[in-house]
Amino acid sequence: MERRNVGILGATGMVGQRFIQLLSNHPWFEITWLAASDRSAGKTYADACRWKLDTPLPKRIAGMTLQPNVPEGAVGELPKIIFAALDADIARDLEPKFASAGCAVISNSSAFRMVSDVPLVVPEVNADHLSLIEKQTWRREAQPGSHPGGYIVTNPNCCAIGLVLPLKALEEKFGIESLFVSTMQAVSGAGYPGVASLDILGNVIPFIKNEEEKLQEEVFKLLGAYKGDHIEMLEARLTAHCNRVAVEDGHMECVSIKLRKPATHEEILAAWADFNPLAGQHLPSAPDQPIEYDHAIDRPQPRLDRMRGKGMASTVGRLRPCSLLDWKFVVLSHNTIRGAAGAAILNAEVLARLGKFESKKKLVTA
Ligand SMILES: NC(=O)C1=CN([C@@H]2O[C@H](COP(=O)(O)OP(=O)(O)OC[C@H]3O[C@@H](n4cnc5c(N)ncnc54)[C@H](OP(=O)(O)O)[C@@H]3O)[C@@H](O)[C@H]2O)C=CC1
Ligand SMILES: N[C@@H](CC(=O)OP(=O)(O)O)C(=O)O
Repeated sequence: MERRNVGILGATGMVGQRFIQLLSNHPWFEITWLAASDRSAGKTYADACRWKLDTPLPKRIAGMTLQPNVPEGAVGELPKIIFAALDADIARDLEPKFASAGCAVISNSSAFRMVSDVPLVVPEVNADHLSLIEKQTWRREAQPGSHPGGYIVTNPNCCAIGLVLPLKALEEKFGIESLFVSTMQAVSGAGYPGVASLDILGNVIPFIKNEEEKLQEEVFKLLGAYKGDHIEMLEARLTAHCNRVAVEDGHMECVSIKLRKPATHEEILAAWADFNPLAGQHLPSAPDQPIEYDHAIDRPQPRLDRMRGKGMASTVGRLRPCSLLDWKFVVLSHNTIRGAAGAAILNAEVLARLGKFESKKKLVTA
């Protein structure tokens, strides 16, 4: 695969740091551009960022200068691939500017996830939805005369990503009628500095702004059907309770599910074990096994299981009958790797494999 230059918008935040960590030795992508807020522009990355990860800040990145966060401010060549890790309100303003400037914006934020012509993608689940980028008329019409060819691709909310992997395997085999989900979400999900230590230590906070709404709608778009110019949402019901817990990384979700067709314990485990739609594609960030089932009675656990599949697997356990719906189980996934930066990088790898970084002219006339 040809090596491509990439940029990171929101490079100093929790997700931005994960991008740097995961992209530093990436075989296909090379970081050549970094930006964050105006407060950081002009500083070296080392000066602007409070590095919070447990691997050293790469030397080359430490010395890079943060650029202005608009395409026209680029010193040197603006990369055609921009990974974006911005708060939704800021993303709503900045991401279209980069798409209009001809960049493929691979976004983490919720700003455009539910827009009808913007793909919301987990490659194992709905890579076919990526065809929506050909239909992103809003970006072509927004700024006539701007450099053509850019687009926005999004990955879902961190809880939706971990959950939708085991759900997709069940939807394919048995159909899903309704779901009850209760989350225990790590503090890194709130960015840095995030939740005050006095609020979270020894405590659980039963509220995360907009989280239940996002989980309830994104899952149905992810499991929906591509219809040429829009996604037909999956018809099912989901109710979510979202909670912040005193865990550093790793979101856990307790799930009860009603299926459309009866399924045995063995059939469900087989559906998860057989689920591997990206097998054979040799994508650098794809886990060997996207759903890892753990048979131990007390797993998964965030500290022990979040790094399975280099942080890209969804670990499932405790499958047992539910006295209210049909079955219940527990899901765990790493919120800043599979739930954010790793998810976006996997989306970019699929786009590279599909040739979607080459076909700028075709995109505009399609
Ligand atoms: N943390 C997680 O687990 C997940 C996060 N996300 C999403 O990813 C996005 C980033 O989250 P996270 O990294 O946690 O957030 P952080 O608060 O840790 O980081 C925010 C980043 O945005 C930059 N920024 C702030 N204001 C501006 C501005 N006006 N213009 C340009 N850049 C700006 C900051 O730069 P500076 O340092 O200069 O202030 C920083 O780089 C959010 O949309 C979040 O919802 C998605 C899934 C999971
Ligand atoms: N809100 C999530 C993280 C997040 O940023 O989600 P989203 O990408 O949907 O805004 C959490 O707190 O754990």
